[in-house]
Amino acid sequence: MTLSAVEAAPKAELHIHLEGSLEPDMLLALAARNQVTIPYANADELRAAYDFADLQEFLELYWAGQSVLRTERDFYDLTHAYLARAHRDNVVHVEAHLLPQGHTPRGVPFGAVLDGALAAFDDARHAFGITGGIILGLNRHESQDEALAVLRSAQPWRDRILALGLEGPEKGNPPSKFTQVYDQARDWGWHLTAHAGEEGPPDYIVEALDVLKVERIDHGVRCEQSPALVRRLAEQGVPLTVCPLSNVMLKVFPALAQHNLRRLLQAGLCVTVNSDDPPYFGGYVNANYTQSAAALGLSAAEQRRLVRNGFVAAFIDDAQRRRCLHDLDAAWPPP
Ligand code: HPA
Ligand SMILES: [Zn+2]
Repeated sequence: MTLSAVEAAPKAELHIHLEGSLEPDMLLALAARNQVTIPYANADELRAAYDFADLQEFLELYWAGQSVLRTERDFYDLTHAYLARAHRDNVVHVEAHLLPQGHTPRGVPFGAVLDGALAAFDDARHAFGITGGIILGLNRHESQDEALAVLRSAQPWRDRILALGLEGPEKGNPPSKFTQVYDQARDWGWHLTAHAGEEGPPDYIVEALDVLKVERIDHGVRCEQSPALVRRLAEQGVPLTVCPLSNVMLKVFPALAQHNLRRLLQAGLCVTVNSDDPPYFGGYVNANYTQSAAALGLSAAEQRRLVRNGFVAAFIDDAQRRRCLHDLDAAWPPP
């Protein structure tokens, strides 16, 4: 099968939750390996449950699924499987969310989560040439004190973590709840991002920018409810890590054909395309590109712009950005 230009192009993935890359087959295998009981007999039963009314319904199933992850080896295997799969989509740079608060309350050591994932990143760099790292995620429905405790636990890995992120149920949990945590991470030299404007209002995007001082916004699609905010995001070049298939599965948009990806791109925003939680939402990064392109009638130039934006938005230094953009030019020359 010949690949389309967008499928063949080198790409960055900036919004993927490692726990959300857990495929049904691996979930069942880990349940057996760790003797964790789950209420599904086989992968088909699990897949049949992937039908969500909203973010909250998804999160409940997603959190239940994570209960099979227990050991450093599990986190290695999970991360390795995702990176190998991303490599098949010609992803060359990955910035992946990882959520210790999803695991440490079950007695999983903080180090097992981090060391397992980091070792898989080290191996993927050698095996596939994939660069990137970990975005330490925080659960936004938990308290700032709990988030500060996560940061204290992360101190020994401080130099190996790329960025701080914020995820979980958005409504009622505004970014400003985490001001101190973000101040601390900024002092450590971490990059900063936060989920905002997925289900929550445009004000949450403004807070993430003005109070947490994030460099980019995860999702952010609800910015469209505020024309002033759309203009600001365009003028300031704030990237959005958009996840089209996720947005349809979680009913942020009724269908891909109604997604605002193309309008935001035409408004001059630095929109990027990502997969969020691929087995739950029905596709890895290439599927997000090709299905969006088909549903929205994206031109080749628009698709290329989205790919290019991934490298513009990545938390990489200027030399690496130049190399990535050069490699993209070579693989897919500008029109
Ligand atoms: O799309 C999401 N939103 C919030 N939290 C999440 N955790 C995994 N995916 C998501
Ligand atoms: Zn997400």
